[in-house]
Amino acid sequence: MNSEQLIKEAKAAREMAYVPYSKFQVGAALLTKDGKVYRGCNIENASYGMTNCAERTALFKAVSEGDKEFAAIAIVADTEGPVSPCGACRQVISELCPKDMKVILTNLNGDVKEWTVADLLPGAFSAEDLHE
Ligand SMILES: O=c1ccn([C@H]2C[C@H](O)[C@@H](CO)O2)c(=O)[nH]1
Ligand SMILES: [Zn+2]
Repeated sequence: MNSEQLIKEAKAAREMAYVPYSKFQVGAALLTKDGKVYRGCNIENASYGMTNCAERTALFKAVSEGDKEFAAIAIVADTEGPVSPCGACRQVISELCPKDMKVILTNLNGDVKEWTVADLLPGAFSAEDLHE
């Protein structure tokens, strides 16, 4: 699966967003090393802080199904430039994905920016910081 196809998956995921409060739909598509795709959308709540972002939805779906070897993630929203993942998602992506994994950020206008996990959150707090 190439970047274009993964972006298509993320756009399809975006259609499922549950966003009665922000009306801001976000979609993500996470590719596993063996070629499976997990889609994720943002899911909001009347208690706003309970909202789950699209990226984390996709990652938590995958991990909860036993998948943990990831090759790429695409994220899309209707933003001016490529969508910028929030800090919480950057931390979670950094925990669960390889540092050199491709992160494809895009929007509905077709602006695409390819990052790596390390680019997204330089100096991330990680398991190595937990010395007991
Ligand atoms: O990368 C992002 C940025 C924001 N959101 C969601 C959270 C909330 O539902 C809405 C507005 O912040 O967008 C995501 O899902 N992913
Ligand atoms: Zn987020």
